Amino acid sequence: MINIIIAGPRGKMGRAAVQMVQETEHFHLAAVLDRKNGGKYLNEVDGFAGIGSDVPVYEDHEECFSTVEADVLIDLTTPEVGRIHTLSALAHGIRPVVGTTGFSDEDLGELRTMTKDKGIGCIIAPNFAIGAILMMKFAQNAAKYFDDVEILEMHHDQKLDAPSGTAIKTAQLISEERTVKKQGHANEKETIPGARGADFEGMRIHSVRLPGLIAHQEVIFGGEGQTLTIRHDSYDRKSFMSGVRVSVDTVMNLDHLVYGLENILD
Ligand SMILES: NC(=O)C1=CN([C@@H]2O[C@H](COP(=O)(O)OP(=O)(O)OC[C@H]3O[C@@H](n4cnc5c(N)ncnc54)[C@H](OP(=O)(O)O)[C@@H]3O)[C@@H](O)[C@H]2O)C=CC1
Ligand SMILES: O=C(O)C1=N[C@H](C(=O)O)C[C@H](O)C1
Repeated sequence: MINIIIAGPRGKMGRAAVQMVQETEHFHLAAVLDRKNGGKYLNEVDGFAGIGSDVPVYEDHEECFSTVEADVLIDLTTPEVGRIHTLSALAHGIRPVVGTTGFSDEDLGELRTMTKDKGIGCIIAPNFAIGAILMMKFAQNAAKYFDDVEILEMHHDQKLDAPSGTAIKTAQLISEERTVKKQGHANEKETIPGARGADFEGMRIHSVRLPGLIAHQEVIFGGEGQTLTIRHDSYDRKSFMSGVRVSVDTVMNLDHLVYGLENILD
C-alpha cells in the first residue's frame, strides 16, 4: 500500500487525482493539503460528499507532512506554492510527484539539489498523458530532419502559466537535436508586439487560451515544399491519470529527480 497526500484536491486535476487514488487498489489517500477547509474531513468539502470520510484536510504543509505517515505527495497547485510543498515534502522524506507547471530553471535546479541531498525520488512531469509524451518524442525525432519548427499550444482560459509546461519541455527536447537558428525572415518586424510568439532559441511558441479547450498542442515543422504537423489532444483530465499512477509507483524506487515522463517510460 502506498500512502499518498494530494495538494490541490479541489482543483480540476486534484479532483481527478483524488478519484484515481481512491480507485487504485494499492493506493491509500492519507490526507489532502488545501488552502481552505483545514480541520475538516474530505467528505465535508464541497463536491466530495460520500468520498473520503477518513481523509483529513490540512491547510499547513508543515503540520500535514509532520503528522501524516505518507510515502508520496502529488502536487497539483501553482508553481509558487508547489515549489514550497515539494521542498517541504522532501525535507520530511516524502517523495513528490509534481504535475504543477510553471517552475523556473532555478526552481528545478534547487529541487534537483534537494533531492540529491535527501537521496529520495522526485518526479516532475509537465505532462502525464502518454499521447503527449509520444508527441514530444516524435517532435524531438523530427527535429533531426527539420530545422524550422513552431509550437502551438492551446488550453482552457483558466490556465495561469504561458507557455505551457508541455510546450517548454517540447522546445527543450527539440533543442537537443536542433542547432540554434533564428527562424523567419531576417528583417521581419512585429507590427503588434507578440505577434510572432515566444522565442526559444529562435523557434516560436504560440499560446492560445479559449473556453471550451482542455489541453492541445501542435508541433509544426516546415521544409522545402512540405510541412509536418504532430498533434496531441487531451479531451478529459482522465488522460493524465495513468501517468500519475505510474509516477507514484516509480518514484518509490528512485533516488534522484526525474524531469519528464519520457525518462521513465520505455
Ligand atoms: N502535468 C500534467 O499532466 C498536468 C499539469 N497541470 C498543471 O497542474 C496544475 C493545476 O492545474 P488545474 O487543476 O487545472 O488548476 P486549478 O486552478 O483547477 O487547481 C489548482 C488548485 O490549487 C489550489 N491552490 C492555489 N493556490 C494555492 C495555495 N497557495 N495553497 C494551496 N492550494 C492552492 C487551488 O485552490 P483554489 O481553488 O482555492 O484557488 C486549486 O484548488 C497547474 O500548474 C497545471 O498547469 C494540469 C493538467 C495536466
Ligand atoms: O493547465 C493545464 O490544463 C495543463 N497543464 C500542463 C502544461 O502546462 O503543459 C499539461 C497539460 O497541457 C494541461
